[in-house]
Amino acid sequence: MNILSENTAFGGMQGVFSHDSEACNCEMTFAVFVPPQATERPCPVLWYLSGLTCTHANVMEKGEYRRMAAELGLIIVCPDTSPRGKDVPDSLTNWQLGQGAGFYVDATESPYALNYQMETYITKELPALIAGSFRADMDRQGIFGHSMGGHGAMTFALKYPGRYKSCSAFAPIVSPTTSPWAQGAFEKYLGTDPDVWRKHDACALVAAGARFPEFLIDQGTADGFLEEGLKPWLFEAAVKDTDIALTLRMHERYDHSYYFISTFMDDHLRWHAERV
Ligand SMILES: N[C@@H](CCC(=O)N[C@@H](CSC=O)C(=O)NCC(=O)O)C(=O)O
Repeated sequence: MNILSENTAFGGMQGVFSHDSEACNCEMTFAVFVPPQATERPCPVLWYLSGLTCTHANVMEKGEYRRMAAELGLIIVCPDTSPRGKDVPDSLTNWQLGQGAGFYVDATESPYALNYQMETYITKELPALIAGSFRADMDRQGIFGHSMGGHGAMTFALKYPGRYKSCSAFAPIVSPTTSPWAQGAFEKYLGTDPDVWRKHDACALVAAGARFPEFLIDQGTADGFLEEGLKPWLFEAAVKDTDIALTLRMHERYDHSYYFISTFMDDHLRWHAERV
């Protein structure tokens, strides 16, 4: 693991690191905030999965999580959203496919399968690296994310029972199989079998019996992507009549940006701290 930067913040450390990823067959970059409590004891780990077009840096620079994470003693891990590099397949015309748009799935289709193994990367390879490199309590993990990253967080919570103790999302893509935002990438990464797609769709996973105790979702009503790509009411319908608890908060005037995310970041960190 290479240290790209380390800066003291709120008594802890905000770092950016890179490593050769076996899963993604390329060098991957990620950010980690380590709170001051880690000098005394292992700390819970909160995974933040970013949205389309993001790297590790968007939330690190605009998410405003450090003050509260330091207060609550949370390690915050912010991975990249896809494999990167000149040899990694990309799309020059579609921002919802290729680099910056990994959708947190393991691609099976050529030419993407060689590098686009984001599910394995986030759920296996990177946790092992974090466990070995930081004072992390891996028995106390939570996961959250934004938009495409909200989809990643919710599907991982549902697919890996017992792994995460808490899950929340900002403006998540709750039904990628029916969202024009995700369909193009799903076809390129996963092929055309709808049964395969449904394994990466929070609504479809719940319909198939997957369970997670409770979700927090924040959504802005002025989000330009609300009707087209997000539709949180589909998840509300999916969990109705199940034992899954959903707190869905609609916020007047908020859009899809990091101004929205940073406004509610403290709430999400407290939500996780109470559950991990
Ligand atoms: N390029 C797009 C807008 C892309 C965008 O809004 N990306 C969001 C995530 S969208 C869902 O996954 C984001 O987080 N952007 C980074 C940021 O720092 O705001 C367009 O032109 O419409």
